[in-house]
Amino acid sequence: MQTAYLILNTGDVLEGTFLTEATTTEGEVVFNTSMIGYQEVMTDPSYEGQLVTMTYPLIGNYGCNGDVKESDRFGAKALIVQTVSHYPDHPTSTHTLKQLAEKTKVPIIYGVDTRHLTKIIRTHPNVFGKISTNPDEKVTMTKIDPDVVKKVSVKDVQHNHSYSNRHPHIAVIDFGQKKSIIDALTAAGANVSLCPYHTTKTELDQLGIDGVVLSNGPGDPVDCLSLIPTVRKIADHYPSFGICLGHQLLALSYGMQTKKLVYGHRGGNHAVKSSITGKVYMTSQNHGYVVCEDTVTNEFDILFTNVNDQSIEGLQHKTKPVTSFQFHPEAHPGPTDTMHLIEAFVRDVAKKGAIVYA
Ligand SMILES: NC(=O)CC[C@H](N)C(=O)O
Repeated sequence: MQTAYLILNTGDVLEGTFLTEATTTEGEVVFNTSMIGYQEVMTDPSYEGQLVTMTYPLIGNYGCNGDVKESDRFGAKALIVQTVSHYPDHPTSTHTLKQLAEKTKVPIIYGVDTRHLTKIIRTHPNVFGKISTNPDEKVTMTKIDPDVVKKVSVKDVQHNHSYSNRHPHIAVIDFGQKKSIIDALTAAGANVSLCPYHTTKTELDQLGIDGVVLSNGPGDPVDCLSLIPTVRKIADHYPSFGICLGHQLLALSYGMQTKKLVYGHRGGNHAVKSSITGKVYMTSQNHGYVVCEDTVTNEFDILFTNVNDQSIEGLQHKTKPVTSFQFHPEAHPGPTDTMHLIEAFVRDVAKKGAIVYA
C-alpha cells in the first residue's frame, strides 16, 4: 500500500494511502456531506475536474452495483475518504469500492483526516489540490478547464423514446447530464432526446420537441457565455426546465449573474424553502456557484431559497413556462422529495402541446 499525499494550494499537506494504483491527479477539492452516494459521485459528470472528499467517515459499506451510475465515462477525478469498508453488505452489492474505482478509473485515497480537510475547504475559497506520492510537488491548477462542458456532452442526438408519439417529447440539452434526469423524465411519461450542448433552436424545431430540460454540468457557468444567446432563444420559445448548471445558464440568459460560493453545497441533506407554500424540502445538491440574488430581474419570481444561507434555489418566469432549480429534483444520490417538480413539468408540457396524455 503506497502513501498518498494530498497537497493543497493553501499550503497544507494531508497524508493517506492509495486504495487504487498510485497516480498523480489534480483538481478542485470539494466536500460532499451525503452519508451515501459514492457510486453516483464517482460517475456524476458535474464532478469533472474535482477531487471529492466524503465527510461521512465510512465509505463502501453497502458495496457497489453496476446499475447505480450517472454516466459511463465521467465523474469525480478522485475520491478522498476516511475509512474504506472492505466487507460490504447489501443484497444488491456485486463488487467492492476498490473494484468500482478500478472500473471507473477514479483513484481513491483513504485514511485521510477528512474532517480537517473539510474545515480547510470551509474557510478557503477555491481550494485546489494534487494527489501524489511526492509531498513536495506543487499544485499548478487554479481553475477547472473552461471547455469542460464540451468534453462531457454527447456528440450526437440520442433518442430515448419509451412511449408512443402521443406522449410529450422533451429534449435534454446535455451540459454533463446525469442519467437520473432521463430516468425521471421517462418515468413521468416523456419521450426524451438527449442533445449536444451546442444544439440550436432550429435543430430542436426539426426534432419536433414539446419542451426542454437544460441539464446539470461541471465548471463555471460563465465559461459557457457563448451558449447564452441560444439558451435564451430556446427558453423564449419552449417550456424550459433548468437543473443546476442549466438553471445558472437560464438565469445568465435572462440578464442575471452568478457567483462562486466560498464552499459549495454538495450532499443529500440540503433544506430548501418554497416561497409559495413555506414548505421545506430536503434536496440533493452539487454546486459551487449560485445566481446572485441582487441580479434577479423583475421578470422572475424566486421559487425556493436555501434554508442555511438563503441563496437562490429556484426561479420561475412570471409569464413564460420557464422554471429552474439549483438543487437536483431527480435526486440520486439523496432524497426524492422534489421529484414532483419533474412530474409537473412533464404534465405541463403535455397540456401545452395539446397532446392527449395517457
Ligand atoms: N451540478 C451542477 O450542475 C453544477 C453546476 C456548476 N458546475 C456549479 O458547480 O455550480
